[in-house]
Amino acid sequence: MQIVSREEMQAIDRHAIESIGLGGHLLMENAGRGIFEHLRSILGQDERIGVIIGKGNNGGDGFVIARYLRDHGYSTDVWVIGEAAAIIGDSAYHKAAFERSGGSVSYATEEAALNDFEKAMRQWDVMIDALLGTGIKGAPRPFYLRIIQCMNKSQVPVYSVDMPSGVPANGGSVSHDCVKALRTYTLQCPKIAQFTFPSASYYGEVAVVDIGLPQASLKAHDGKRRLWLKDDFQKTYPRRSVFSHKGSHGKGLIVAGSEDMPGAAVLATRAALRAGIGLLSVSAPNSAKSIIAHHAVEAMYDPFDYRAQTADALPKQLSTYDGVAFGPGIGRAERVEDQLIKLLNNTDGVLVLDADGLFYLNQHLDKLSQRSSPTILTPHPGEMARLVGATIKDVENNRFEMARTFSKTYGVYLILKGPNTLVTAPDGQQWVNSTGNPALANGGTGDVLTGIVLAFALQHKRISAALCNAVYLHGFIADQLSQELSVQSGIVASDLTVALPEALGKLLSATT
Ligand SMILES: NC(=O)C1=CN([C@@H]2O[C@H](COP(=O)(O)OP(=O)(O)OC[C@H]3O[C@@H](n4cnc5c(N)ncnc54)[C@H](O)[C@@H]3O)[C@@H](O)[C@H]2O)[C@@H](O)CC1
Ligand SMILES: Nc1ncnc2c1ncn2[C@@H]1O[C@H](COP(=O)(O)OP(=O)(O)O)[C@@H](O)[C@H]1O
Ligand SMILES: [K+]
Repeated sequence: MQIVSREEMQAIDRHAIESIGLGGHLLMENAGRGIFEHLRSILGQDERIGVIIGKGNNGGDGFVIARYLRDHGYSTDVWVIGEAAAIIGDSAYHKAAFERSGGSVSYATEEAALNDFEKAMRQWDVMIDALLGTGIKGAPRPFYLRIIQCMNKSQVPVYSVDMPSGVPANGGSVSHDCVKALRTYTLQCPKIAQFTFPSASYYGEVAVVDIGLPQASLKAHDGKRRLWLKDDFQKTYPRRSVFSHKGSHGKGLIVAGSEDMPGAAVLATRAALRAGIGLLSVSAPNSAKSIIAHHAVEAMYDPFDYRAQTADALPKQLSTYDGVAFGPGIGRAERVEDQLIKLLNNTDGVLVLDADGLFYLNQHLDKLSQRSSPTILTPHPGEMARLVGATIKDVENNRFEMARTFSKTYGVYLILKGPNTLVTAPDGQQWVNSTGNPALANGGTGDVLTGIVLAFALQHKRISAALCNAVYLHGFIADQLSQELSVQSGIVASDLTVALPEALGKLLSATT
């Protein structure tokens, strides 16, 4: 499913209208009708519904919804925020249809009308927010802002049309009030704002409503961002041949753990094994080795002298591995920088850099572009901020652009973690993950992801599919566990490794 910017959405609409020849009012009818079909399955017949309409096309969708609600016997109270004369074009077409069907409209044009508006609001059980959609420019104007504040204060559940009003479609920083929706009905394509912070926090639950925009229009303005879904996982997850052997599923090395953090190595190791890697070796200091060996008896050990202060502190035969993951729990001793340089210069296979393995990377970014085999970075927003010399807030506000620029500049695969983890390929193509929940917000879950990433990268045909599937499965395990246990806390990273095979089985057998 395509994720769009404001400009792309507008261009897609224009293409459908001008190049394909679909009327704008037809698309508006589809939008309103589609949202009504969702609403009728959740609204009680005795509920009083307020429909708040702005002067653009988002408001036009509101008129269509109001017409269907009235026709189906719902008590509906329609308020336009602005003058009647401001309703033009397709919206005026549907306003007329609503009125000719027997509906009536109230107008709130200025501060003086606020009292009447608020009085009306007190009668409502539910609100439909059709005030502003993708067309918003800057912060809502003062009177719209007052309306938004009234809506939020009222505590009445709000269902937003396309976007919670006030939220800019491209996300970014939001310093004004926006409608806090209980649910948002996104029209056809999710907008970037649904996946950046703080804009995402206004959406509530999200349902996507198909309004019949043609594939040709969507393709003509493809920003190369997609939501990765269960169906994508099922289509791309590699099935094993009956003739396969351990050598067919990748030979990997995990360089992880330290005296103080042996657990990180255990988690990454167990995750890689559970994620199906064919052969796995671990390099860790002797002090951590016995702990790792105790928890992951299947792994082998590739020893090296961890006390060495130079790049020699790595196994000699790096080229014998198809892939190396470097970083979980290794600490930040000077030696780690030497190891990083050696890995960047000398590994021929896949290289996964995570956690402390990313710490010195901002000094060696030039070496990334020189690598001929895939490099995969898995930063959380704090690590990303360090890599690009920005603040965490900048990263949160601008995830898509920042990740794309970085991946293209340095030729790397980037997994920018967090809710809705974002995977970016070196050509700039992006995928947003659709699984996971705050049960993952504990130390160690990132180490598990690193293990899965390494294992999947060595087993999938395409690296991008491997990474999307790794983050999808990682989030899916957490979703399964929190559903089974009805909690989002107390699930720890090692639980994920135990639950991995069952979750994978469910994922592959479930119909989409
Ligand atoms: N053909 C189309 O373009 C379709 C558009 N649709 C709907 O139309 C929406 C986009 O419509 P529009 O482009 O008309 O935009 P909106 O309806 O989102 O808002 C634009 C209107 O709000 C005003 N406005 C802009 N910034 C403002 C601000 N900061 N404060 C107060 N008012 C402001 C503008 O003057 C304009 O009148 C979508 O979100 C979707 O709901 C759907 O009906 C499907 C078809
Ligand atoms: N609120 C959340 N919702 C969904 N996933 C989350 C959330 N918080 C964290 N995660 C996921 O949990 C993992 C945490 O990784 P990381 O921050 O590297 O932790 P650690 O280094 O302690 O293992 C990432 O995969 C991230 O996407
Ligand atoms: K809206």
